[in-house]
Amino acid sequence: MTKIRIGTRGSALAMAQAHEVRARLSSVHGMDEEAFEIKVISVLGDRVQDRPLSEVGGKGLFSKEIELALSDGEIDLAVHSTKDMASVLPDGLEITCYLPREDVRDAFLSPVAKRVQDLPQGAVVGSSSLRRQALLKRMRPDLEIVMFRGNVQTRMAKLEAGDVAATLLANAGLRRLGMDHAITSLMEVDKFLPAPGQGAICIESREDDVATRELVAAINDGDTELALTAERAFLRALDGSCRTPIAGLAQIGTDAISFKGMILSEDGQTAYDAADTCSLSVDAARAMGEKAGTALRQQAGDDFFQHWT
Ligand SMILES: NCc1[nH]cc(CCC(=O)O)c1CC(=O)O
Repeated sequence: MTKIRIGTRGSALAMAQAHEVRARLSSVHGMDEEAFEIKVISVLGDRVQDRPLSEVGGKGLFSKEIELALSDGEIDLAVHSTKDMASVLPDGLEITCYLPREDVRDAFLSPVAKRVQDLPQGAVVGSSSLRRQALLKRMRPDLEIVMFRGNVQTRMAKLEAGDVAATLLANAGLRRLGMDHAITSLMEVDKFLPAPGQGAICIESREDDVATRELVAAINDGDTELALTAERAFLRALDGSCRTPIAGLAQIGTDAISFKGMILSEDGQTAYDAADTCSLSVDAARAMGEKAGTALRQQAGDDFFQHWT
């Protein structure tokens, strides 16, 4: 029997995510895990370690090579952190499944302070995320932010060596790696809005591959799909500005989706935000996200975006 080929990056987090997808698929369909083959694909975002990704530029630094393999039929499905995906997918590919979302919050890790507020004046914080950098500066303009890349293990070693006083990482990734014991505290979303897509694993497949679409639809989580539809529509409406810090989160209630989106200047001193609610439908979620993104684009004006490119 030919195996179903799952494409993924080779990082520890990506591998954990691919294994989770395989476990869920084999369990829901009563298939042997042997029916799936996990293929590791090298991506540019993993090869470049010495620069912030916003400087490497381009879209899909963590997904391009995987998407090429998918389009070429070398793999049948791709597993991604939705946060790392471009807002517009290559022709012929689509997100066909979202796994139930993990916790969306950012985690604060520091050997010297319990929370961001408790860091000493002028403390050095490591982060290469424009969003985290801007939100930190907004809370604490005195902090010095330095570039901080590499896998979670490398970052923890730098933290222990005292290179920086603190760093921030997605709680979801740390939990998936079984490293949440290293977390000092969690950043509440009202003060520190997560990145669109944070905490959600998705599966991408070919539009015309009906068999794979049906296979993965069985493990789709409807609430995560609603939230991510809103967040990705928001991102798409703001597109063309990968050097603008963007945050956005949709939350599913009993009879409505609530959304909050934000764009910031790199120093965090200027920010525009939008909030809205809509009914529990994919179309309403998409329309709401798009409207919020367009509104922020108008509020901020073109100069705000051009300034950073
Ligand atoms: N850009 C790296 C990346 N992409 C997804 C996650 C975490 C897992 C997730 O959000 O699903 C991370 C690491 C981090 O931000 O700490």
